Amino acid sequence: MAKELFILKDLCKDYDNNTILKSINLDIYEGEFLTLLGPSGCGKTTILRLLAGFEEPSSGEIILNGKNINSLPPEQRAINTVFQSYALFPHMSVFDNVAFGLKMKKIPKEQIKKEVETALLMVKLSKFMNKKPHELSGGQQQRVAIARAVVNKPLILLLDESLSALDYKLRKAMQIELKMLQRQLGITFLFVTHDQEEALSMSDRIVVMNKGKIEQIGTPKEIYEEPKNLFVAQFIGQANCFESKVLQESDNSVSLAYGDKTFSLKSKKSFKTEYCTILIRPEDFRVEKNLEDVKSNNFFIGELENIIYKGTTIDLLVKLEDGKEVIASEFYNEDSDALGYEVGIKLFLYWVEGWEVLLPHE
Ligand SMILES: Nc1ncnc2c1ncn2[C@@H]1O[C@H](COP(=O)(O)OP(=O)(O)OP(=O)(O)O)[C@@H](O)[C@H]1O
Repeated sequence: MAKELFILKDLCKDYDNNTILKSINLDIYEGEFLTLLGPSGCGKTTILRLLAGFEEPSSGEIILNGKNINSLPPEQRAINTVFQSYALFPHMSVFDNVAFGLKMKKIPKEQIKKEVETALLMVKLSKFMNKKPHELSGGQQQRVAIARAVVNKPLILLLDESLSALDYKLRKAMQIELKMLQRQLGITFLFVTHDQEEALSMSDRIVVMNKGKIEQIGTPKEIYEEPKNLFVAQFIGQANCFESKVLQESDNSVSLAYGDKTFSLKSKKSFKTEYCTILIRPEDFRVEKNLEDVKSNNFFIGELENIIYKGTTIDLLVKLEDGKEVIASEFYNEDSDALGYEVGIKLFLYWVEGWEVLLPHE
């Protein structure tokens, strides 16, 4: 069982009467890659600043290894931050950038040399130790920033949008590298991003935030496959949403009306509400041209409006009989080519029962 390193308890932060964080409750485990994900302005950076000690909470507690550290100064927290701009010293070599913190601590020269060399070896930059930051690529500069942080042996590394300045290809490569580095170092990483794909591919757990509150905490799979509410469902990936009326429910099934259609679905949720959203991811729709090929009673009929080619997949934009537009996504291969999708044709969309997510309205 993972041990908590930090516990954030009812953490609140106000700036000039504006509530920025509302009662944040979050455990951060030792050695995990945890990501704060949410739209711009939802309070992600504020959480990092509180953890690092640059700000004090308005109320609530930050507990580190069992002790309240609300007022502990930043330099006593064993927390390091890697900022988006990396904040490297431009006039110093890679070696001196990494050595800086250790020199400030007056550690003996020989030990500094050993530790910096180990850190640079880890981030595969040994060959570059005498270069200046401007002679390095964005990805290499990021690795210097990480080496500079890990050489201090922090309990946690805070990474604020640290990949967003890189181009797409380098960002993808750095995502894998950063994740591998985290595994190898065994240090807890708290990563901030508003890029859902980045969060899904890198994290052990994701904290989805909105307007200063936590909407859901879970593994990438849980967040994607079992979103707790519409905000999470729509923020992470695409989602087709059908507002339905709850007709009847029993212990393990529910019958829902969407327009003139009635869907009977298995569900262990208890519906105390009148309405419920049926959520179907684009890739969970099966698309057929003929009714006899539809393998479920739960289906929609629509007209193909647009085909968007995406390389490995194609998105089919379908207008349903009631005018609602939905997206079904299919792998692009010779078979789908052979199906001969053409704008204007009639399509049947069904889904495998159980793949839908039911979100009762609160
Ligand atoms: N020092 C401050 N004084 C007043 N308001 C602030 C201060 N710092 C942040 N805020 C406000 O707090 C809110 C949350 O900011 P924060 O930087 O934590 O968001 P974020 O989720 O990290 O956003 P982004 O993804 O854009 O960086 C914003 O509305 C911001 O304007």
